[in-house]
Amino acid sequence: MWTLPLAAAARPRPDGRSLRQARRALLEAGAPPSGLLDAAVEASWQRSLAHGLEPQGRSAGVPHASAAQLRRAQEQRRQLLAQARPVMEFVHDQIRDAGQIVMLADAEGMLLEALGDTGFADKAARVALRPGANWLEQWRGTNAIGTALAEGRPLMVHGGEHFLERNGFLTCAATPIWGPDGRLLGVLDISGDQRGEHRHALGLVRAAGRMLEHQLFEARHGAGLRLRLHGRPEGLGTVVEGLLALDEDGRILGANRTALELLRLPASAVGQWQLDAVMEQAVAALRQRGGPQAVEGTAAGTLWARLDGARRGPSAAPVPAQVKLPAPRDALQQLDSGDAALAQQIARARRVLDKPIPLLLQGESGVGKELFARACHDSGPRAARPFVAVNCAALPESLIEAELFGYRGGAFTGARREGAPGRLREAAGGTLFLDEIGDMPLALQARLLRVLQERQVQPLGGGAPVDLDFALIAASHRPLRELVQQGRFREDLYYRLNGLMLRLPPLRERSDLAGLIAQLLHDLAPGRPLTLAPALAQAFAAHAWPGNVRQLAQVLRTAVALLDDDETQIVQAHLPEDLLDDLMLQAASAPLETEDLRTLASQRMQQMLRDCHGNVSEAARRLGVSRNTLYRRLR
Ligand SMILES: Nc1ncnc2c1ncn2[C@@H]1O[C@H](COP(=O)(O)OP(=O)(O)OP(=O)(O)O)[C@@H](O)[C@H]1O
Repeated sequence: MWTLPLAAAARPRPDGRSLRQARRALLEAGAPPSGLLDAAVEASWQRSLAHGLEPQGRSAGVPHASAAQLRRAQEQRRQLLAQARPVMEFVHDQIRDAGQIVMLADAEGMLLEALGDTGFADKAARVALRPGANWLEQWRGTNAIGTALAEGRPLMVHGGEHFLERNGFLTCAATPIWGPDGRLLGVLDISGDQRGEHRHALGLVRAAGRMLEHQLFEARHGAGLRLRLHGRPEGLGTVVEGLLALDEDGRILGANRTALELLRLPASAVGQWQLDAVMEQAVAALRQRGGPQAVEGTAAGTLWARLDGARRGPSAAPVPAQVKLPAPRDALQQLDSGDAALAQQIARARRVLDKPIPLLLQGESGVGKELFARACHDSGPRAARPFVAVNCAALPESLIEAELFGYRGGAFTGARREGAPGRLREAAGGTLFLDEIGDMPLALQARLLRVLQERQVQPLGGGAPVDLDFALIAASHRPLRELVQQGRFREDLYYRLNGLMLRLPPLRERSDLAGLIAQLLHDLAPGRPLTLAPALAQAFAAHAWPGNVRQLAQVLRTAVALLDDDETQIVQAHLPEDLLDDLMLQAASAPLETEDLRTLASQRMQQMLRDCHGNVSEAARRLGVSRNTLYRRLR
């Protein structure tokens, strides 16, 4: 029978002298004496060395997010942060007296949030243990956050086990956090002064990690069918249970880490496999028997299981226009809400994800090019490595070169003393996303082309060339071919970037508006069955959406924020004035075929007339329609 794997037994820690000896042996003979170090620490020391780090060196050129970049990263991971905060507060309560801090980093090693003892936090900040800093091993050597990411398991790094000596005052325990789709989302960490008493930090962080994974799973799949699994019936319903989200046909829509381990499932099984591939019982049989029951034939032998969640009736989850949400699969699949053109582009992208073929994304502003690029990364073989986005239009021309290619300390006035590695190197092993590539100055295009062809970069100010390894995705809302014809974009670079061109359709051409709205509302308020009033759904469908999905998402975000807790329908009062005016104009000029649109337009006109104290000319002017139209509609 399966039992919960226990935390690794506390191993005796090597004392300072043995660690110094081990370090010397590593530097001189290439390996520390065997058996002295924990295997994970030893492997990490080797990696740190391979990254070119020196134990006494400083962590030079480490990326540190600006306040704006940090805000953006936090915004992109707001679901994770929202679920993580209560868990971090809980952990903080346990460690409050021990002078430690609890932190959350993303899967790319960037610290997103920290809570804890201000005395220690100040000290930690001196080694950049604070939000915005990056703690991947390649920059900081062996450390709990970077090493837990590299090893994919919970671990502790104590004092002199840190590869960089300057971090030797720390003791840190960290655990990776896995999402409901089996994807690595980040790391939870407890750090403190190594002289303190932290015997339980590893156990605490592991338990907190499970709690967080459990909450993320419930937030994503709480409204659907869930199969709970454990080796003992009493384990069902606790944070240590395995969880599978299923559809009525038994397809596995989600799985927490415990379930993946228990059933020996690869993360790629999520969204693809059927339940009968991992156990003998089918959904119908589990439902029929109800309650906790023994299930046979799993990789862990006999397990206890309980099926929760009602069969979905037609009224269980009202979504606009009664659209059925697509079953969540991987990130690319989640972008498919039913439009045939978009689905085709997703299918084409998927074919080249594991090949060295650069993608070029074209499409109007706000259609979701960056989101698409990120989904390609998340659904591809480089998902666990960094996704580095560079907006070529947002960087001042004088800085793009340094930002992309990096520089040595003192390479130019205003350069950081320790230099910077450059965004291309930060993308090592992952994906480089060059947004608004059409706005890149011509001179720089030549340099970029050379770098892409040689797969090597030489930082500004000299230094040895560094090999590059990343998947490349570029995007622009400008038609690059036309720019080439106009001589504003290099033809050779165009062909270098254009391994496969994908055009993402503007919202007005998409046939899946209702599905997309359902998806957005679901993401904004998981588990809350929100709908659009029918008149609005119709007006939205007729609208041109100049700002594309960005505009639609923003409108819905504001509307959801304005809803009272007991409201589930978005109505006019939740929409911004300027959008209402646009919808009204469109309704006024369209042949009013339906009652709903007519009602919407007349309500808006009457409101404006009241705002203008009955002055028809003023109301017509502000609405942008003629007096005659206004009179006619009001009649
Ligand atoms: N399918 C989608 N589901 C949820 N949100 C989406 C979707 N597509 C786009 N968005 C949202 O719309 C906004 C714009 O997306 P994104 O930045 O990817 O567009 P873009 O085409 O790269 O825009 P630009 O050309 O201006 O850089 C983002 O806030 C994104 O989260």
